[in-house]
Amino acid sequence: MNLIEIKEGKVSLLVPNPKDYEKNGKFDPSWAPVFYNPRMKLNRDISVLIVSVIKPKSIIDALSASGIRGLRYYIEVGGVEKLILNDKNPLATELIRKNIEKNKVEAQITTRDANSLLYEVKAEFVDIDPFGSPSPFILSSINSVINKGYVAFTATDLSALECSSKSSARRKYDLICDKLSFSKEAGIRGLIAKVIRESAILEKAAYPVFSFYFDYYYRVVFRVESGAKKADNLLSKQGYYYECPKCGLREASEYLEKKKCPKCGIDMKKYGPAWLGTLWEKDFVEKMRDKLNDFSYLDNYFTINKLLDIIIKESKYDNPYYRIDILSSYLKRNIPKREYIIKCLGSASVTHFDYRGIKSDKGMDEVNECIKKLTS
Ligand SMILES: C[S@@+](CC[C@H](N)C(=O)[O-])C[C@H]1O[C@@H](n2cnc3c(N)ncnc32)[C@H](O)[C@@H]1O
Ligand SMILES: [Zn+2]
Repeated sequence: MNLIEIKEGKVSLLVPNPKDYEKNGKFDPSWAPVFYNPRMKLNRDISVLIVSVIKPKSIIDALSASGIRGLRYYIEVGGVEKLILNDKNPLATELIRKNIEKNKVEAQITTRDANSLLYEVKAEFVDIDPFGSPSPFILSSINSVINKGYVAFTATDLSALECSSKSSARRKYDLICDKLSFSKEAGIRGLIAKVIRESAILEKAAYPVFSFYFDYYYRVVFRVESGAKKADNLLSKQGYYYECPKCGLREASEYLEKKKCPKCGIDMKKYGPAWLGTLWEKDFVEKMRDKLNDFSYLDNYFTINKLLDIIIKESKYDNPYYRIDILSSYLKRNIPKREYIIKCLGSASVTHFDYRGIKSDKGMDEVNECIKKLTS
């Protein structure tokens, strides 16, 4: 394997030379013998920030590939006493060995199936960054995290989570669903609900502390606490969203029902089981905000700053976002600017999920009134 050296954050990393694996001038990171995707840099940058808030003494990077995540946590956050970098691909662990030597990092390297490893070792922070769905690794990672420790999942299978593919939504996440106008937020809530149910099996409660959508993936971080009662409490905050495909009216309910729109009388679309609670723990996000100053060297510093700004604003609202363009089209009106709608509603904000959306604690009728007022 021909290697090239790249720099990410404060780590110098050897990765396979993309030139060697190009097909017709194109390159996909999955074509190389060891995976490294520069498009995931923002995911890793934010994860470094998150780990700096958690300050874990032990970390398992269970699907490590080049070792980049674990290396960055060790070097850029510090205070890590036990670092396990694992990948079932022996070419990956051979490369990880080179990369830890290069960066003078002390780590245990294992070439194991992540699931069997995670039933044998424990850590304060467990990172699951798979190809596609994290579902096959949820139970084992929750098992592996110590009480009050944290686990983070990446999911790139948005077609399942957003319910573009109903059958994979059902298979991977137990979802009975249709694609809703706020599918980007529904998807992350479907993933969170799945993690909460899997944790409940182990009598653990997985509290979502930070979630975001970017580019083509979700990243969700949970604090995991032991206790059957706590797990029951979280389970009771799952439910189903309903949305009318004609007027946009939405409802949420604990149960799966065949609902008709009270205005139009037609079948409503549905999505669930989904987490209906908050996506962000206020305290956690504020700590991220404070810590960000330590990471002004990151290429994505300004993007993260902006993302956190928006998330702090939208975290006041648990209701899924409204698509202003879609509601305007139902009303046969022009699309008013988001800022004007937000001002008109009084309590509302932009959302990072969709530049066409707004979040608010107001009902659809009030949003519609504002659209009408602004386009009359
Ligand atoms: C998306 S890549 C990880 C990327 C890496 N975390 C990063 O940020 O660059 C997923 C990795 O998981 C490994 N993998 C897939 N299934 C696995 C399993 N069951 N046990 C251990 N490793 C596995 C693959 O070999 C691959 O290297
Ligand atoms: Zn309707």
